Amino acid sequence: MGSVETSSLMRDLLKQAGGVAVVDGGLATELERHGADLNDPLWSAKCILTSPHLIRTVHLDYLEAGADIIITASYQATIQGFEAKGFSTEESEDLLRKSVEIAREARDIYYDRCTEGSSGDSGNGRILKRRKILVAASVGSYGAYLADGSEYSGDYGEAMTLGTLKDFHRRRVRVLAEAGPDLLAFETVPNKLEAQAYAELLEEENMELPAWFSFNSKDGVNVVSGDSLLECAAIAESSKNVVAVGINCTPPRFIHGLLTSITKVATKPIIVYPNSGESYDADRKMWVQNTGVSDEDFVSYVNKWCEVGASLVGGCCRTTPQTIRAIYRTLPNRSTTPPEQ
Ligand code: MET
Ligand SMILES: [Zn+2]
Repeated sequence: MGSVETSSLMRDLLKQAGGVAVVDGGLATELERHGADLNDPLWSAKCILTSPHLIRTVHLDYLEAGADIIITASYQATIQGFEAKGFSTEESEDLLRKSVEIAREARDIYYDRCTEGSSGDSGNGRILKRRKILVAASVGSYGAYLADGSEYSGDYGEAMTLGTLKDFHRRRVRVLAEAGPDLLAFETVPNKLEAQAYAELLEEENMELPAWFSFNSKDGVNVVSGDSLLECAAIAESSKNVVAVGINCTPPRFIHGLLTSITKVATKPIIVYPNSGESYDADRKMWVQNTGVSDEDFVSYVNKWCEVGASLVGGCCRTTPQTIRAIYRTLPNRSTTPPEQ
């Protein structure tokens, strides 16, 4: 697949969606809402071991809420993390692959439901509409693997190098890519060094799979480490694999400003999937309220974000299928489009 075909993946998706595609919502926090205990260094990836059926259910819930893209449970799944739990390298790689298989299975089941059930928006609010659905294999940062909240500080210490980050991610990215997702989702990227590592890795490995780079911010100006968002977005912009660049797991109140800033350097589609506006307290291992906005407030911003350039919109931590359904409904081209069968 060359770069031409790579970019057509996104172009076709956006065209089908009427200009704006819907990304799913929080996976980990939704698994917790269903009773999973994620207090573990593997976080949501623990469910790949303990409750794959639950991951599949959550993927299906998001598809039925209108998501065009589902993100796998591999955010905090790493070979190193599984090995630390006593798994062999081979078993660890199988677990990575499994995260992609679960999402692909969910998509197949969803398509079956579209065929069996009534089409379009069925009585109980489920959206059963056959459409192109993409499986994005999540790659969380090195900080996510550390499981100490450093994906929200972006501080890996002075000693961290580009080479170490590339080596950390190399095999993991390759295994995920070969498991058959439609694209790779480099999410919650906390600093410039890691963005650079991902870009070089994709290049060095001659990776043919498309990818998105999504950064997080806690001040509405820079990425969480304090590195320049413009410099980070420029790295994404110049990588030939990258088909979308944007922001995730960031409070909704910062999104408008951040998007405006990204449009200065990005010509590629812009993706945004904020969290609910609460913030994560790494010491207490819990989400705490600050100026959280309700689902309703969050969704009322969506069309404004699209006006300033977002073309893929969803939710991150603490958002639910309800949030995603509301996003789908608020997009003018979605709620009114007759079901395609
Ligand atoms: N895709 C991941 C999830 O929803 C992103 C987490 S951001 C800390 O679980
Ligand atoms: Zn998040």
